Amino acid sequence: MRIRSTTEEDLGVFVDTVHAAFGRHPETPVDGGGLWWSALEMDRGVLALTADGRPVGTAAAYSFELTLPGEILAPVAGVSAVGVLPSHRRRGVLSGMMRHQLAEFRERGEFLAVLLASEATIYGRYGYGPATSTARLTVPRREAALAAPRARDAAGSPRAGGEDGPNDGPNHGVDDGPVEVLPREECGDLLEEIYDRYRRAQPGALSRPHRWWARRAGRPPLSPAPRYLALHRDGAGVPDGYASYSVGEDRTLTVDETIAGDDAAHTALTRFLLGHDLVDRIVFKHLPTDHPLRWQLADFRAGQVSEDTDWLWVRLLDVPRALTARGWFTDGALVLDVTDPFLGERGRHLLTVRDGRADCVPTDRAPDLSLDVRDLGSLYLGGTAPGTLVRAGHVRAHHADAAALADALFRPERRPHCLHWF
Ligand SMILES: CC(=O)SCCNC(=O)CCNC(=O)[C@H](O)C(C)(C)COP(=O)(O)OP(=O)(O)OC[C@H]1O[C@@H](n2cnc3c(N)ncnc32)[C@H](O)[C@@H]1OP(=O)(O)O
Repeated sequence: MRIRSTTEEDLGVFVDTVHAAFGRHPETPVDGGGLWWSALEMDRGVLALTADGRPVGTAAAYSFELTLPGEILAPVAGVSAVGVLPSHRRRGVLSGMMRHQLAEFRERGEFLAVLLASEATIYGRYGYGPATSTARLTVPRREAALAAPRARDAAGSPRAGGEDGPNDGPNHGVDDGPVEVLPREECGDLLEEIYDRYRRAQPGALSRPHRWWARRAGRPPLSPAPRYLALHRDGAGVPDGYASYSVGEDRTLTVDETIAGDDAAHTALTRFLLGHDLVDRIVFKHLPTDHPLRWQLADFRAGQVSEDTDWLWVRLLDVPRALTARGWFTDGALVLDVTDPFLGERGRHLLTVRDGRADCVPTDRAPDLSLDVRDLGSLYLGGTAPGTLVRAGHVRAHHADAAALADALFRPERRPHCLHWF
């Protein structure tokens, strides 16, 4: 078995091989729009070949930016299109490609890799841990009323549209700013601009490089699949949020994603979607599990959460660099003993946080926590508390206060969330 990096000339072979590994025939190209593979960066791919040169395995990587806690942007390798032909499985082809890829990421100076896993049992052994989660919320149209906001202004009066205001359904008199409906084709660069502003402020979000938008690669609203866009404007008329949606034959309105600069724009778009006529239910894909929408519904039980699942998996390639790159919100110090079984590495690090930034140096002090690099990947963005993995038996706490100390230190200002598909 030979594993090598790819070039532009390998595009056809790469795409054919990954389709065969997934058992899917390639889709028909769409006029005026690309397919997922049109965003591939062929100087970052990997091919596994048999001794006689037949391709049997693929792995791709995209160059993204990941927003870390503290709104810090870090370059990351986004691993995708991983596949091994059904005829060549369980012979170590994937392990060989993963080793090749991780070495190449380090050569490029990358200290983080991320992926979306087709199965949750594959990537832990390579040092990746589930770091963000996402869920689907279904709201029956007839139970879609939003509660009047209960927050009061400084004088103690209900805010505009508040509890003394009318509450006669989803549009209970609140002026949230105008929402306009546009076919996807008429949105120009607006979606790209709105998404880019949003992802810079959202921990766990990934950049969508311009080539994805230009080639219409990925899933809606990037792909050429027919969609309507609800576009929200702020008080000055500047577009500050969108929702991409479609209505199916079964009278289900499915929202691919709602992207908004602030909660007011998000609420206005939600109100618009919940008020759509001639639908029986509204399905929000990709909501963060702690999203306020359930609290906004007049009937708390009207929103049914399903498909609550892992989304972004994170792999640290340089522990001190990764820990010093993110922002921190509580001062403190912690000694972490980190093992990386796949790469055969181990390091003991003294992490010291002062005024939002961390210092991370080698130490021989007694550890507070001992953990596998995959578990550090799960903690890194703040989506999982260290104490949870201590209780699960995966992270070892060396003294009674260690878990609480680590929970306080790793606690994020805002929970991470990612909805980019790649
Ligand atoms: C980021 C993405 O692209 S996700 C998409 C992943 N691809 C797919 O799901 C497509 C269909 N599946 C495949 O192509 C292959 O089965 C792959 C890529 C998942 C695995 O490739 P293989 O070459 O068979 O893996 P390899 O032989 O290197 O396995 C290494 C280890 O992982 C285990 N493993 C591999 N796949 C799986 C799996 N799906 N579930 C559980 N364990 C697995 C093997 O048993 C082996 O364990 P061991 O070291 O204890 O013996």
